[in-house]
Amino acid sequence: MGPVIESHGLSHEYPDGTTALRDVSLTIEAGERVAVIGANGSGKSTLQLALGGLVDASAGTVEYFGETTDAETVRDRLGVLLQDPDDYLFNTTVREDLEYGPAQLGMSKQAADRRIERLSDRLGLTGLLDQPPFRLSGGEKQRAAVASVLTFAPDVLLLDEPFGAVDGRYRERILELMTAHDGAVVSFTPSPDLVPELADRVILIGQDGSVVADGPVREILTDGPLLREHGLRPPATVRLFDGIVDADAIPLTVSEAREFLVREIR
Ligand SMILES: Nc1ncnc2c1ncn2[C@@H]1O[C@H](COP(=O)(O)OP(=O)(O)OP(=O)(O)O)[C@@H](O)[C@H]1O
Repeated sequence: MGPVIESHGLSHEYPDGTTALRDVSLTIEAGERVAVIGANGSGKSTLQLALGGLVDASAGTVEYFGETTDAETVRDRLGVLLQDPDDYLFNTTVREDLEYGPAQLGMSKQAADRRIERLSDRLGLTGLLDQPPFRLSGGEKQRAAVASVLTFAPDVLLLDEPFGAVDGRYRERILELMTAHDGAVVSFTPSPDLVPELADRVILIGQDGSVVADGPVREILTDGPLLREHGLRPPATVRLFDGIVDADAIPLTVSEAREFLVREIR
């Protein structure tokens, strides 16, 4: 299938002189699940915008599907969820916001309605579809924004902090939707705790905006000194088991930790 996104030497400086990205070269393969982690201000959102073709990086290139460097020509294949859900929700009702993507793609009304109904059901939006988006709570807005990027089944999802304001039940629903998604899923987050559930590979961005590590989830998330050096805290289970069991046996999720304890105690 080949890469869906490939960046070469991506650097970005904002007009006020702030350097947000430094020489970022990375490849995202079709269907891959990747988490981009880094401290506040490390450049994750800037990288997301540059990969999504919404910011023109000062230097470097981004190639899509091995075909083009023009994001606009593949816009219907990229699902870009920005950090602020208000950026999506601009129509009179939530339903109209969810209809927008499929309509842009020329999807039939019937197919769009089916997708919207299913996503609304999963994300608890059914009773909110006729509400004006500005009336929704923070978590409801975020769930509506997640639904809006999933309505058109993009080949690549670029999700900036998709869980921020969302409660536990809907975090699980969003994780399920992301797991079931056929295309590549790239999540950008400053908190490693959910990463083992949403990715197989981690790209760590340092505070200077460069890639400092790129590898399997276990290798990077069990490296406490590396994470701390770059302003992050290891996941709770890693903090709990670190130094007690070998690095390659440390549970990365609560369910893995539970299985481990049940095994050891019985
Ligand atoms: N429009 C802008 N103009 C100037 N500097 C900016 C702008 N947007 C972001 N920055 C700066 O660029 C750097 C990277 O910001 P960015 O938002 O990409 O970081 P981030 O890793 O997403 O942070 P967070 O985890 O807090 O969301 C920061 O130093 C930030 O202050």
